[in-house]
Amino acid sequence: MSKSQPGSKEEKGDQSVRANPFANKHDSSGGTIVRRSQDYSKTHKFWETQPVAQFKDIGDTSLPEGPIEPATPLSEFKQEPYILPDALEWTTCDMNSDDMCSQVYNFLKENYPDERSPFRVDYSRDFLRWALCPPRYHQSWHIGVRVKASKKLVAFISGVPARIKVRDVVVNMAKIDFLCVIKQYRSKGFAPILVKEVTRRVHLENIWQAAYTSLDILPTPFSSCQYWGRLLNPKKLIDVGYSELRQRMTMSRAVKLYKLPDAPITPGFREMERRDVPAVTRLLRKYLSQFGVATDFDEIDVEHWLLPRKDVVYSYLVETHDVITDFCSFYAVPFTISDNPKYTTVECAYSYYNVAETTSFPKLMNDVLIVSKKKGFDVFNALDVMHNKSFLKELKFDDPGDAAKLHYYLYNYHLRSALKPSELGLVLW
Ligand SMILES: CCCCCCCCCCCCCC(=O)SCCNC(=O)CCNC(=O)[C@H](O)C(C)(C)COP(=O)(O)OP(=O)(O)OC[C@H]1O[C@@H](n2cnc3c(N)ncnc32)[C@H](O)[C@@H]1OP(=O)(O)O
Repeated sequence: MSKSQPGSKEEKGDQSVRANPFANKHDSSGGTIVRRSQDYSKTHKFWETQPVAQFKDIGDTSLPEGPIEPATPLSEFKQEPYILPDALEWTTCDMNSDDMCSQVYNFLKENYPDERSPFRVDYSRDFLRWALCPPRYHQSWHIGVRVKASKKLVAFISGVPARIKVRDVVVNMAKIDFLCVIKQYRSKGFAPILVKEVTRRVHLENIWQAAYTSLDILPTPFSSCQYWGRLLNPKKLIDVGYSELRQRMTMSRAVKLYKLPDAPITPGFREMERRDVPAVTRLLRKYLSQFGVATDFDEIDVEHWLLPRKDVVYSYLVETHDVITDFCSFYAVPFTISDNPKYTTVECAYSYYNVAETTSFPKLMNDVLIVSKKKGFDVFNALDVMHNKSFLKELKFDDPGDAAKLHYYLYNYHLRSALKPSELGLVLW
C-alpha cells in the first residue's frame, strides 16, 4: 500500500486538516459557527399540537409503536387550503415548466442558505427536478406562496412520495423538504402554515405519515446523525476557507495526505447502466432489509434515484463474472463562494446508498473517492448512517467532533426507541 493510500499506518490518526464540520443539511458555514436549537427542554407551541413523538414521551416504552393518530375518512377533513394573509396566495409549482423550475431555483438559491455563511448551497435545476419529481410524485405537493400583485415567490415547501420500511412494516409516506420562507417573513408563523398545508395535501392522497430532517431539535428525533467530510481537493478547500490547516500541517503535507490513486482499483468497478437496474434493486433491497428504518426501493425507484445523471447523481458497481456484487452512489450539491478572486463554487459530493458484499467497504468507498475526485468534486461528505462508520476513519474523513447533527423525524408515527445512525437505512438531504 502506498503512503498516500487510506489506512497506511503513518497517516492514520492525526489528520491535521479540518474539513468544514457544518456541511450538514447543506448548511455549509465553512468554520462560521451557526447556532442551532439543540435543546430538549424548549417548548414548541406548534409541534406540541402535532401528531409527533413529544419530548415528555422519551423513554416511555408503554406507548405502542405505529401511527399516533388513525387516518381520517377523506370526507371529514379540510378540503380548502389554509388561509393566508390577504396579499398572498398559494401556488402549485409545476417543476416541468422551465419558467417555474427557475423561479423555485432562484427562490431557494436566494433564501435557503444561512446568510451568515460564506458558502451558499446552490441546488441545481436538474437536482431540484430529480429530487421533486420521482415516480408517482404529486405536483400538488410542490407548494409555493406568492405575492398576489407581483407573483413573486415568498415561501415554498415540498413533498414527494416514498415507501419507508419501519421495522417490518412498509409505510407509504411523504418525504418533506425545501421548507423555506423569505427573510422578511420569518418568525411570523409562516412555517406552521406551510407544514399544515402540505399535510392537508398529503392527506388528500390518503397518506398519513411523513419523514423529514432538520438541524434543529424539534419534538422528537428518532435518530440523530452526523456528516463526516473527506477532502478531495485540499488546496482549493484551504484556499477558500472551507477547511483549515491545523497545527503542524503544511499545505504540501495536506496535499500528500489526501492524495488518491488516478483510477479505481477494484477489478470490475464500473458506472451503473440501465441494464443493471434489476440486479442493483435486488442488492439494495437485501442490504436495506437489515435496518430499523430504511427506504423500500423497487426497480422504478432505483431507475429514478440511482441511474447516473450528470451533475446530479452518480452510481457505480462491481461486476465479477456477470454478477453485480457491490454498489455505491453519491449525489452532487455545489456551494457558491462569495468574494473569492479565484473560485466561485465548492463542489460537494454526498454519499448516497452503498452496498459492499464482496469488496470491503473501505476498498469500495476508496474507489468512489477516486471517481468523485476525477469528476471534479472538491469534498466528499457522508452521514454516519448504515455501515458508513466502517470506512470513515480509515479513508480520512474528518471527525465532525461536536458539530451540529442532522436529526431525523417521523410525522404521525411513534417508534418505541430511538435508532442509532447505524440502524438507519435512509438518506435524506
Ligand atoms: C402526513 C403528512 C405530514 C407532512 C408534514 C410533515 C412535517 C414536515 C415538517 C417540515 C420539515 C421541513 C424539512 C426542511 O425543509 S429543513 C430545511 C429548513 N429550511 C431552511 O433552513 C431554509 C432557511 N430557513 C427558513 O426559511 C426558515 O427559517 C424556516 C422556514 C425553516 C422556518 O421559518 P421561521 O423561522 O420563520 O419559523 P416560523 O416563525 O414561521 O415558525 C416557527 C415554528 O416552525 C418550526 N420550524 C422552524 N424550522 C423548522 C423546520 N426546519 N422543520 C420543522 N419545523 C420548523 C419552529 O420549531 C416553530 O415551531 P415551534 O417550535 O414553536 O413548535
